[in-house]
Amino acid sequence: MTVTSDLRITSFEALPTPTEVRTEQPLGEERAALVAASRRAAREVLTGADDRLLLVIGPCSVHDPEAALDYARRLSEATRDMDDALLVVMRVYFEKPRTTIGWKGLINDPDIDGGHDVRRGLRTARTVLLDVLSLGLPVGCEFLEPTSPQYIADAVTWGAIGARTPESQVHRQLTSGLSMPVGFKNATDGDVQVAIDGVQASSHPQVFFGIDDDGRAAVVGTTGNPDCHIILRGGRGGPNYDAGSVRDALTLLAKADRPKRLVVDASHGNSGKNHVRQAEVVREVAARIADGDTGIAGLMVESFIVPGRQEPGPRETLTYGQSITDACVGWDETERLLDVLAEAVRARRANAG
Ligand SMILES: O=C[C@H](O)[C@H](O)COP(=O)(O)O
Ligand SMILES: C=C(OP(=O)(O)O)C(=O)O
Repeated sequence: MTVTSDLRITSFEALPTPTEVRTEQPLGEERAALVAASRRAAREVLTGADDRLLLVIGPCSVHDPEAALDYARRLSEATRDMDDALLVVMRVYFEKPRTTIGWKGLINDPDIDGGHDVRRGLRTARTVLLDVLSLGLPVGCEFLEPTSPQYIADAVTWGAIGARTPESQVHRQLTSGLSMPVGFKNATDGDVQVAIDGVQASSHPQVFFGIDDDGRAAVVGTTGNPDCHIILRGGRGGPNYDAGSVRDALTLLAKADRPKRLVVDASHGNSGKNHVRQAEVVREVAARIADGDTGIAGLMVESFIVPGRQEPGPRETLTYGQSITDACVGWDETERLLDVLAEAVRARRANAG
């Protein structure tokens, strides 16, 4: 018999089921209440019913759970008196989309050594999520693998569809069934319309292939997700956080009959992945908010303990608290930016009222 299938498959390794993982590491009532309340708050900020700024801030990727928690403690402490102005959601990103190849995140390769112990990666990721929530901080993630949300999404307040996938039907279908607000990034070439199309498609009921809580292949039916928005992250042609680009994007949203509100990503194509430039972008956006801009509902910042980035490698060789993916603003600068943003929102409120 001529073999025609699995010619390029090297292994299949069964994963625990979503139910098994969630039962081993339960969310618990207190954390569930935080997730539910912060999702509600994010929805209200995104629609403008709440005049705060949604601030999605944290490392580009989590590679060291201890450093991620160290960061979470600092963030929770530093923003304690800012919840009148900022709805802070920590970036706790475990799945990294790559331009070509590279480390794909803690779930895919927790030891950063090509060992790909995904079973452990999943459990470690869930532990980090629960630990961050236990500090009282809501969490934001990018959803990349179409089946990973079954394992972790109960703990997530806000989700992102990254710049390499806003046009992907698989990700739009997935988003239509997610329980939290989700941001679609503009594409890497700068196209904003694909993100708006993603928001539209995800707001509709969908039927697609997935897995159920017992890990069985299943036909999944969804209600559609009404809580989606776009994220301007710049693109190959340059940044798109400037007032003109934001105005253009808001016009496209209005044409699509969507609320004129969006999130700006200060990193990626808006900073050229330069963390010093990223801080300047945050300050420029803050100045516009202070001047009364109401189109910007949220801001994304890549921030960690040590500024910049380093090449990935075995954990013992790495600088503690520094990104192994994109360059991040360091902690001292982050504290200054938090103050600037909170003051900007307060100024906007004072001028409006
Ligand atoms: O956020 C991280 C990166 O920008 C994204 O994953 C792509 O990275 P790469 O171009 O280094 O692969
Ligand atoms: C990968 C990311 O960004 P983008 O999709 O904009 O490149 C990210 O936010 O981690």
